[in-house]
Amino acid sequence: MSPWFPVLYLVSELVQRDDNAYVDEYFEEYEQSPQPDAHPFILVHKLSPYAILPQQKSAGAARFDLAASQPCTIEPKGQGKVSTCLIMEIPWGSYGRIATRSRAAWKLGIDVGVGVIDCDYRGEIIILVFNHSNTPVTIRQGDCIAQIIFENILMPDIYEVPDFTTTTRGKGGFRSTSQTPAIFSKLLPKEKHAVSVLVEDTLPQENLVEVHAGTTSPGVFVLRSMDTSLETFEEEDNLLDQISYMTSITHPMEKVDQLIWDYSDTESDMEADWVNPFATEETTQSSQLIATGYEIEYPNMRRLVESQPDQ
Ligand SMILES: O=c1ccn([C@H]2C[C@H](O)[C@@H](COP(=O)(O)OP(=O)(O)OP(=O)(O)O)O2)c(=O)[nH]1
Repeated sequence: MSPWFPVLYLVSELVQRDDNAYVDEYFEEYEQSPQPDAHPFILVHKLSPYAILPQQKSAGAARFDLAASQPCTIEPKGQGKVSTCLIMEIPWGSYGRIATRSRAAWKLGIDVGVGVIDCDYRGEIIILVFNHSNTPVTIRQGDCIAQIIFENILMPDIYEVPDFTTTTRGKGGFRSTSQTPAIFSKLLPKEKHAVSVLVEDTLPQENLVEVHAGTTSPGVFVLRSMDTSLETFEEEDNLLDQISYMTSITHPMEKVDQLIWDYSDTESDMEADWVNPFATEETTQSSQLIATGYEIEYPNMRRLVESQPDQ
């Protein structure tokens, strides 16, 4: 046997134990339940013996019938909440949509409203019923007055964008040419951008920023200075801290000898918090562009850039 065998075995054990440490309660429960990859399932809990499990009346039916667990009457042109006494645990990434049954709509003149059952909802499922007829509608216990359809959904990240990609169908009627920098119209929502920070002790010359931007790789933004954004991004403090940190590790202090961050004439505590790791009091250089090695997703980048004056 190889003399390394016991060592390898030990490492393997440690990794395994480490993995287990990260399994939280939810996943333990999840793994104990029926196979997640197998046929989908809905866990249903009855709050009353009068509750009736959702029933699929034929193998190909999209719907499962939902029954009232208690009798009730809906007044003409009125609305009512019909109790099902059911709680459902719907799989993550899907939801239940309660819909009207055509028979109930046609025969009784009732309609079901709202009907979105979230997968994280653990309350009783209620059927909101509207009576469009001119006579009272009596619902008996056990009447299947609605249906529920389980549907997969997207759970996307939402990004606000100033413009969209063009399509053959679209007419471009929603394009905005407001003060938005032209670069934004070319960005994809998830695109990330390298950040360069222009550190300076005075306001830059108008063309200085453009010159610097032009010499950096495409997509690199130049923040005119960090101090202006600090005022408007209170909630983004940690983002700016991260940029500051990334700047410090991208450019160790000894390699940069001519740089100033002069916040001596400002009153803001927040600005004073931002410590430029390269500042030297002896130097007379007024500004320097630093590639931070930090990437920002489009929405944050947009907000940061738009917070700069004279963009
Ligand atoms: O016809 C319905 C509609 C909703 N619900 C339950 C399930 C759903 O997950 C929850 C919340 O519904 P919704 O999001 O439509 O209500 P809301 O008024 O937006 O309240 P909330 O802020 O709690 O989401 O209420 C029903 O039982 N029946």
